[in-house]
This record gives sequence, C-alpha cells and structure tokens, in this order.
Amino acid sequence: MVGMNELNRTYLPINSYGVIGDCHSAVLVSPDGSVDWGCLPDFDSPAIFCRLLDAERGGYFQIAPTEGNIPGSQRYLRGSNVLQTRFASIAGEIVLTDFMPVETLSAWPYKAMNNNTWTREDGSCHCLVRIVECVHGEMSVTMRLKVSPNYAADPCAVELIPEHLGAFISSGKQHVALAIVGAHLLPSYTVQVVQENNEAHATVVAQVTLREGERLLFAVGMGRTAQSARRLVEEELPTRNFDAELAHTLHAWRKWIVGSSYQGPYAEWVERSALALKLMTYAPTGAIVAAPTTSLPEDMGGVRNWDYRFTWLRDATFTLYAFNVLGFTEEARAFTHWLRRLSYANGEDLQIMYGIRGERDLTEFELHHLSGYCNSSPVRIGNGAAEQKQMDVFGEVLDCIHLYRRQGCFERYGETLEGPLWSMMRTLVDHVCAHWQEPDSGIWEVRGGLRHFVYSKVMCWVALDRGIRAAEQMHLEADLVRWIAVRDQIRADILMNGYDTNLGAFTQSYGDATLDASNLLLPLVGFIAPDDPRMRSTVDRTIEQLTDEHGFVYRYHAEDGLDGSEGTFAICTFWLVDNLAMQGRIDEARSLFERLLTYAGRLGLFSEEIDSVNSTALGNYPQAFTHIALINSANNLRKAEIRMAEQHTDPLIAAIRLQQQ
Ligand SMILES: OC[C@H]1O[C@H](O[C@H]2O[C@H](CO)[C@@H](O)[C@H](O)[C@H]2O)[C@H](O)[C@@H](O)[C@@H]1O
Repeated sequence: MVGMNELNRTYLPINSYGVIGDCHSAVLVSPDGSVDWGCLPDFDSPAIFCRLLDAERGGYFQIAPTEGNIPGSQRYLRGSNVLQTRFASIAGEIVLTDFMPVETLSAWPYKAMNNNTWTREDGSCHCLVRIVECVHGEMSVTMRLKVSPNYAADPCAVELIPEHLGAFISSGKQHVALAIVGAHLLPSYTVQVVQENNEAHATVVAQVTLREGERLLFAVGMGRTAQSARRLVEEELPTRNFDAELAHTLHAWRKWIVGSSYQGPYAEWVERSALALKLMTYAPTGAIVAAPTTSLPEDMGGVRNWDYRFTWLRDATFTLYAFNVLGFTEEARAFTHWLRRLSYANGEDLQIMYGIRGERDLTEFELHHLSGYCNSSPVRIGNGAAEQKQMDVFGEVLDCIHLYRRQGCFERYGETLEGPLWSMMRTLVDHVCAHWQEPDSGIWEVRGGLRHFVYSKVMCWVALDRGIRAAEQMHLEADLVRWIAVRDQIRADILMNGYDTNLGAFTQSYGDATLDASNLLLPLVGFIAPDDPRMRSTVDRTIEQLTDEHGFVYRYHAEDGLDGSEGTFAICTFWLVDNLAMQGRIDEARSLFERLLTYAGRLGLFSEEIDSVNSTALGNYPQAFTHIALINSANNLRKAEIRMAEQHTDPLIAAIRLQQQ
C-alpha cells in the first residue's frame, strides 16, 4: 500500500512549515503532518529528525491520513505557538494538534550557563506532543516515526514496548522515548517496525482507523541515558496529563502575547513575528538563536548553507530592539545576564557569537553524508564566523544596554549599571577607541578577506556614542575626553571615506564604489538624519541598484569570497521600508511592506531570503532577523502615519509643529 505521500515527496517549500517550540528547542512541522526537522532537547542538540536536509536518509515523525492525497492545512491556535493541521476528505476529517509543553514563558529567573535542560522544574522531561483526533466521519491514519540520531550519522536500535505503550530508540548516545496513549482503546490499531534493505534507520509504523470522537496521543521525549528513556516510555509519559499541559501551554503563550503593548497596523503580523521570536529564546540562559535550523540554502543547490542555532550578539540585540517596540523587557533582562556571564578576557577576545550556554567553540563541520535541502550541500554544523572580527558587534552590544537603561529596566528590576556591566561597557568602548581603524569581515560575515566596511565603522561610532551618553547621564567613571574625541573622529572619517560623492551614496567599504544595504541602518541607529541629502540619495541609489523587479533588496552585488549567488534579503527590504517611511514616502513604504508580506508562508512566517527568480523562500527558517525587521517596519510605518496625520490635521498647528522639529 502506498500512503502518506510516500511517492514524490521530496522537499516542500521552506516557508510551508509550521514551527513549534518550548524555548529550549523548536521543530518544523510540514503541512502533510511531518516533523522533518527536530533537535531535542535543545536547539543545538544533534538532530534526530532531519528529512529536511536529506529526504532519503533523514528521520521524520509523520502523522497523516493513510491515503496520501488528502492535503493538510495548518493554522496556529489564536495567540499561541500551538499548531493544528487539518485533513478533510468526503469520508471524514482529522485534526492534528502539535505542541511542546511549556511551564512558564517568563524569561526569569535566570539559572546558569550550564543549566541542566533535560528535565523541567517539576522533574518531568521536555517533549513533543502530537494529538490526532477524528472530528467528523472516519479516517485511516498512519504514524511513521523514523529517528535518525546525530544528523542521521549514527545507527540505532528500535524496540517496541509491549501493550502498545510505544517504542524506545537508542543510538548509544541519544535515547528517544515514544509514548503512545490511547492505542489500547482502538481495536483497529496495529504497530510494527519496518526497515527497508536500503535504509539505515528503522521506522515505527502505526496504523489505526479513527472514528468521530476517537483520538490518539503521541509524545516524544529524550532520556539522558537509555535507562531514563525507557522509564519515560513505561512510566512518566503515559501518566502525564497532556490535556492539562496543552491548556496550560496555550494559556502561557496567550498570557505572554497579551503583554505586548503594540497597537498599530498589521497587528496580526506583528503578533506572529513576536511569537516566532519568543520561540527562539533559550529559557535556561537568556540566549537567543538566529534561527532554529541549519543549512537551509541561501542559494538553491549551492554552498551557502550555514548553521544558525547559535547566539550572534548582533542578531540577539536586534531581537531585543523588536521586543522593546512591543514593550517586552524580561527577555532583555535575561539576555543582559547571559552577556554578563560570557567568557572573554578583553575586547579582542569577545566573540561575535557564542553557543546558547556561552560556548566559545563553534567549530564548523561539513556533514558529507547528508545531501542537503534540494541537494544544497554541504550541510554544515557549527559556524566558522565565530572566529571572525566584526567590529559592529561592539556598537550593537552597547546599544542594547543603552536601550535597557532607557527603558528603565535597571530601576524596574532593582539592578544597576555600575559594576560588572559598566566595566564590560568600558572595556568594549576602550577597545573600539584603540581598534576602530582596523578592517573586519563586516555585518555580512564575508569570507573574502578583511575590509573597512562602512557599517562596521558606523557601529563603532554607536559604541562610543552610547558609552558617552551612559557616562554623562549616570556620572560614571570614564575617559570621556578621549571617548568624545574618538567619536567625532570616527564620524568625520566615515563622512570623508564612506560616502562617494560621484555615486551619491554611502558605499560598502572605504575606497569602493559598490552599495551595501546595511547602510540603510545609518538613520535607524542615529548616525545621520533620514532626510539628510546624503541619506536620501543613498536610498535612491539602493532602489536603483540593489533591488529586484519586486523592489526587494539584495544585501550587495559585490564579491564575498563564496561561490554562487543569493536571493534578496528580507531584513534589507524591511530596512528600505523604514527609510521610506522615515522620509515621509509613506505610500511607497506601505506598498513595499505589503508586497513583502505576500511572500510569507501561509502561517505568516519568513525565512531569511526570497529568490527573485521563482519567488521561493531561501535560507534558515524561521529567521529572527526577518521577524525583527517586520516588527520594526510595522512600527515605523505606524509612527510615520501618525506624523503625517498630525501634519494634515490643522495647517496652523502643523506649521508650528514643523517649525519645532
Ligand atoms: O553570507 C555569509 C554568512 O552567512 C551567514 O551569516 C548571516 O547570518 C547571520 C545570522 O543571522 C547574520 O548575523 C549575518 O549578518 C548574516 O550574514 C553565516 O552565519 C556566516 O557563517 C556566513 O559567512
């Protein structure tokens, strides 16, 4: 019998997946009911499900109609990261509810960098829960669980547990428990272990016909040892009250999202982006991953495949800007505590990214046994960018702490800037004073050698600026005379060497005549006014030279030391929206923003890039960068519209206001 889309199911569009998580890890669920990507219990654990990166070899966990041609449609339950996939035919309808139970979404209290995340506060395990229920008529359902430990590199043994309790799968290093709840009540239920000759990993296949009102529950948890995983299947998981945990999880997500203060246009988009970003926070330490996946290609079939399951200082601080727009501050509090505990001896030694527990060693490896999403290889784990020099990170870290202070978080949480945090800020500012004239690899982490990137220099200016403001406003000890002199020197240097008068634009790096979309950030960080003629013409040149036919923005067209090409970068397109809005070009901004929204997946989620040729999503997914930028752009549009409305209300008042600006 052929079922479950076994034929012709290779790779689904990247943005067709739903994502669920518990702020320890996240998994991707396809519209045909399959978890095709899953690293448990943590974001950076070796994947046990990786069909996304190798359709043949990779493991997956699929629950779907046995008849393979019934399409599924997905939606999130309101205000949550609980996902439902619905399959309907003339004969019946089933609903698959997927979630990862959470206890609390409060980002506090901080625990420790090496916190044990195998168990939750109450001692139970983190798990992935899937409930399939027939809501109408009847339908035959098949569950297939193929665990492929260690990114499908390690073999494993699969054992069914008697009395239809579930299965136990162990590679010797990773131990997976599958509990099946309710099977003994369903006479048609069968289960077997199937291993095709050419397959490295066996599949647990269960089949059942569900009638209206009947349901089955599957829970997957990880044991630290073989013995503990066995205990999970036989004792813990069957006795947990997952209905109560579902209700609690739903409540926790909804309670968190109602804390958003955002009131403006595109509220549903903003809400989904916020929920996606929260999924990328790592509760035990306060770290934030750039995305929960690795190696989804930036160039279909190409080599631009990277592991994003780490904490970039840049991406994480950008995430906090977005949370700030929404009025969330606990995540910033948790992150600043993660920052304080990072290991570094001095500014030189501060890495641009760390593991979620502050790990420094993120050595990049290629997994040659995986063919990659749509044959995009190599698949990589770890990320060599960790060893790069990227001068912008100092500005981003300082700006993040600056924002935290401006939000009144030190007072709110009974903390103080003086002490370890100010000493960190001083170390970083002093480092920038001594090194800002050095070349680096830039925000885009190019692999083609060091250059004097304009955005990096601007962020050095930001580092000084935020340090000076803190020292002045809080009367903190600092070498202010030197800091102010260097800040002014950097600004003059950028305006002299980073702006090409012939081109009429800020350039990618000193001495070249190419553009870089990161310069769209210059007014957003306060380096230059949005309506400064140099910024206006930079925006115009960017539109002329860096956009595709939809108006979406490429990062750059310059050489970056890597083979292949890439799509337009969603974050850069949102930055263009911001600039247009801040310049008062609101119709253009709104129309570009809305055009970009049509490229989200059906669940409102974005990856990193959009392929301009065939309009598909490219890159890791869901990507924090994109959702951060979406929130900021919605907010910038809101502010621009308010400004415009105010200016149009009463010509006299408008004239007075304009004079005051
Ligand atoms: O394009 C080459 C680089 O691509 C990745 O970096 C990108 O993602 C990072 C995480 O979101 C982001 O901080 C950076 O600005 C982006 O360019 C990859 O991680 C790098 O290793 C790679 O060199």
